[in-house]
Amino acid sequence: MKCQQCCASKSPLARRLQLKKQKEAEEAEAKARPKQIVVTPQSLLYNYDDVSAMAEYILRTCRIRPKFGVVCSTVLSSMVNMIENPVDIPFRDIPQFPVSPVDGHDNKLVVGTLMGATVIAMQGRIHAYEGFELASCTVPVHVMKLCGVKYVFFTSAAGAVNPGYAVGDIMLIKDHINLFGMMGSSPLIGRHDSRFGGPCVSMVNAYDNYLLERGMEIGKSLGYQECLRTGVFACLGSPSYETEAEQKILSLLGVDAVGMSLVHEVIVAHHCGLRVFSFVLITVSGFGEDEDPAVVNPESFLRQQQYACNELIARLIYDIQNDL
Ligand SMILES: O=P(O)(O)O[C@@H]1C[C@H](O)[C@@H](CO)O1
Ligand code: HPA
Repeated sequence: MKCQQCCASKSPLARRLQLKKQKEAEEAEAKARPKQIVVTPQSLLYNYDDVSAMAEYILRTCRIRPKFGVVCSTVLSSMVNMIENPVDIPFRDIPQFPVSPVDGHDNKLVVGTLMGATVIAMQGRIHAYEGFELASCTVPVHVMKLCGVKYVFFTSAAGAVNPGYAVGDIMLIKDHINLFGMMGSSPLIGRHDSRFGGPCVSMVNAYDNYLLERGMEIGKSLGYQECLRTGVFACLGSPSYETEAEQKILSLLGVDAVGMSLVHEVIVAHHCGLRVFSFVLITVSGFGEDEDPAVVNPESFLRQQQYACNELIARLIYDIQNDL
């Protein structure tokens, strides 16, 4: 009020100059204010249209509508050799699809049929420890969804935390501890697209109970009962393997085996309504032993167990496909 009175008494030129000064002061203040850096949330890194474009490219290339998706661990990539009439689609050919920079990772999809069912398998996956965002690690799951997949099987190599486990054991996953999520990191963070799922997701039955039971029955019927386990899995973020002290903590938390992938993929798959079956092959049992986890051993025994894993996948797909 006071100001209005004093300004009213000034000439129009004085008022204009005062307004100019005020504007300059406001601009200077805005410039000096620290910028708020808005990071793109995970959920927006690949929008629905991006994922649709990837799925369309795959469907156009292979001319098959896959019902089953399989994510092959690096140590279980031989699984794709079971696929009949395979069409190979390198990740780099799919628009915006992430490509692993790690030597020895296969970086391709193989689409075809297995036991009479249509399948899409990832030979090699994208890991967070390679420097990727979790949304990049999991976008293949959304792509599978838009390709028409209903069931997805996740596999991984793992280190044993449970002292009762041995190298070569196959652990069917009944639950996980989401260490990334507990630290506030998830591919679902950010605005959700309801075509993939809601804002939050219940993890009840994420590891589909029916598939878990069928997997166990099939494993036993194939004669693998001695090496079959069901347990709790956790994914570590870093490429460094767990130390002995970390193994002890993980054991106290109730973890049976650890790897460097899978958990976030399962979350995204369950969120978008896919039925999930997951298992890991124990490649190292280092509990308290002087063992180097980076060395996968012993080779020939693991090859036998890789065959067992492939058989398990093939039989479960056959049973679901034929409603057995
Ligand atoms: O595809 P996965 O996750 O099984 O790949 C392997 C196992 C570890 O996660 C990582 C290091 O060996 O690669
Ligand atoms: N620890 C963590 N991740 C792994 C291991 C391990 O021993 N083996 C394969 N992935």
